[in-house]
Amino acid sequence: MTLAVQIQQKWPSFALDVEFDAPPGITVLFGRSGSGKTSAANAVAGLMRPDTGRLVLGGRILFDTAAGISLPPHRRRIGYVFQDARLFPHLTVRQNLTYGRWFAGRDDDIEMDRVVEMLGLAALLTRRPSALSGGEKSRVAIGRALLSGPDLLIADEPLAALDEPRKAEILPYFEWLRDETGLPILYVSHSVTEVARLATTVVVLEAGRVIRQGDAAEVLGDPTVTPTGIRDVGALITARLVAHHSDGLSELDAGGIPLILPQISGSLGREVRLRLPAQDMILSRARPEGLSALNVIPGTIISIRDGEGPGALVVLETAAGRVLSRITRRSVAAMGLASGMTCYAIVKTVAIAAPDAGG
Ligand SMILES: Nc1ncnc2c1ncn2[C@@H]1O[C@H](COP(=O)(O)OP(=O)(O)OP(=O)(O)O)[C@@H](O)[C@H]1O
Repeated sequence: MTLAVQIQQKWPSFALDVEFDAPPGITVLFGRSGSGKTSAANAVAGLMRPDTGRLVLGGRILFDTAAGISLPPHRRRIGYVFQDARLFPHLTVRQNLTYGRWFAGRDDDIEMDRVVEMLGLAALLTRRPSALSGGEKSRVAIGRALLSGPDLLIADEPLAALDEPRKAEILPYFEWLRDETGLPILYVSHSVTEVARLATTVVVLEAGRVIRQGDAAEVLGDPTVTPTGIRDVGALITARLVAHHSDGLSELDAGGIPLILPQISGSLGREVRLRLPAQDMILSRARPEGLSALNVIPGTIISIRDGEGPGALVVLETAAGRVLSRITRRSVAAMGLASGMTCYAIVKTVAIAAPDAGG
């Protein structure tokens, strides 16, 4: 099932004009605050009615101004997970969960037991929302949305109200939704960590327009796309977990290149997505020796892009995938870097933070 979106909306101070597809998996609407992400998500959900446009979900027309069609929100079969969970305070967790099912008038697609088990809600069913942590509320909100038997899930900054440990607790549930449910999920975020962990597809919004859309690794590896600023630039690579070492480190294989990380969970053989922040990648023209950093990735320079300030972004093609390094223009000149040159990208083990390593 795929969602096809085409929306135009003009307000006095802002115009939204977007066109994108959200296939199964997580499509992250990514952009800085005020770029139009929530407006686009609300238009899909039917919470905002755009001036013109067309929304088609798996062949079903939800909205089409030319044809005069606009389904009300409850007939669109969309589950919505809000930033602040929005559970009913007077209902127990079980009642909150079954409400989603009851409201949609269906109890077939995904059974209660499976959702309760996958989201770890069994011990919480009799509690009211006031007795839940932020992370637990989020899990209930995800469960309620799922149990409405939706054809699409929308999650609008679902982690924004949570602290870092709670975010880390919820991220794997979205990975599960992405990998196991087959639903298209429209996920609004301005966090590059969430994009790297979760996105199958990224739709980058800037000032109400889509400036880039595509596969997550492709978009994050494009040095011309920096919607949330240069500090967030970093490539996304995929590696396989090959060993857990006794000194607290894990070893991965990225296209034949060994990478050492602080211990990550999971069984050997599993695939791990890694974000390599450009600002943490050091470059060397010769293979370094006698260095404390454990990860050395050989590659070929394919482009060097000068920034507005003193920095430059160097893009390397490597066996592990595309890698970006942000260094000074002074270093580019001093090292005589140029396209086509062989180079070694070096990253400290501890620079790859746990939230950046996902399954
Ligand atoms: N009903 C409305 N009337 C007028 N302007 C609106 C309306 N709704 C949204 N806007 C404007 O549209 C722009 C985009 O807002 P939107 O909330 O979609 O952005 P966003 O990318 O989701 O931002 P954030 O991450 O801060 O939520 C903003 O400038 C906002 O003021």
